[in-house]
Amino acid sequence: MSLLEIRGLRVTYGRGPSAVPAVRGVDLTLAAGTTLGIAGESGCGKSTLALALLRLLPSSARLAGTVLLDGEDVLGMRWGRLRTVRWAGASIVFQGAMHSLNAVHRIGDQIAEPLLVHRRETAAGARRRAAELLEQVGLPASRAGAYPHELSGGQRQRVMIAMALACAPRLIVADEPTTALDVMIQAQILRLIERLVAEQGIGLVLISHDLAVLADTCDRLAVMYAGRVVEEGPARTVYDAAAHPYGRALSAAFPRVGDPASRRAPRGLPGDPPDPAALPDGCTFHPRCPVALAGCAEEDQPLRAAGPGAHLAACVHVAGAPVDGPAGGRP
Ligand SMILES: Nc1ncnc2c1ncn2[C@@H]1O[C@H](COP(=O)(O)OP(=O)(O)OP(=O)(O)O)[C@@H](O)[C@H]1O
Repeated sequence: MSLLEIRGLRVTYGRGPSAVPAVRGVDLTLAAGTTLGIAGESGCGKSTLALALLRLLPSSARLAGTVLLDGEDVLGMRWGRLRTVRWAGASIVFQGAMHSLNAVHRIGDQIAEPLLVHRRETAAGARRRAAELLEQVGLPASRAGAYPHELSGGQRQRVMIAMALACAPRLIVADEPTTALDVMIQAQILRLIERLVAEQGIGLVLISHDLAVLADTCDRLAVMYAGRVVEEGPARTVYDAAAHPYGRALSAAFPRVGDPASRRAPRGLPGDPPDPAALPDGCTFHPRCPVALAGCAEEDQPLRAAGPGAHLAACVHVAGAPVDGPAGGRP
């Protein structure tokens, strides 16, 4: 059984003609101890997908489909169970830790709190565990007495990771966890997340607009466009040899290590992603697609087999057989 199975997930904000279909039928699978990256331009639905996994969306959002965490349906779960699952089963790390941490509480107390509430640890036990967690994320235990404003951005993001780890979750969802940080600290935090995932067998869903970061960090990579996954496969394959024209354009937009030409001229993608409230007919990428055919304006494509390692892409130029359901279940 997979750690996480997302099937036919749809999220729509609002109702009526102005409804925004932010996620439009996403199927993804994640095995324990592996990492899945989710990439795509701003507004393609990455954060909505992340929040939907733990049912953290605002009340204007309507959800359909299935999210199974260790076989348990998160979308149908009762509130009491959901509260426990949010800490002990899965936890989320957002960008901008300053906004997520409570400014008036010491960080040691903030890390200890879920242990008191969800694990019913004693005060002394929770303090001890908070100190251990700080050391695991590379901060001295003596920093437990500090307030968030006394830490740097990178240190605060480490505290967020310590909090996410506190109840030993099986899954961590990290939404742009390093975006607000400088490049050196970004690399340190990503290596820290990678190490913890490997050591503790945690499943990681890592969301970023930066395909290069995801290709470096993740086992598999899904590329979203206008609320759908248009390409999915082994991370390096999707980055180096994307099969979908949008995947190729996204990948070309990032400079490559060891390729000075790409550093000088990373290519942008002309045009903007479509307004989700007024999506074009057919393939939603066709108005920007350099290889669109006449039929692309009429017919959308399912994900098709694009290569080994369950590499899939939803494009008319991909000759493989259409697949339904998540790629992870396939040989
Ligand atoms: N609370 C909301 N109410 C209405 N529409 C929303 C809401 N939150 C997001 N949206 C819309 O849903 C779509 C997907 O947004 P989402 O934030 O999931 O994209 P994203 O890929 O994470 O973007 P970014 O990289 O900028 O964070 C966008 O069109 C956005 O405007």
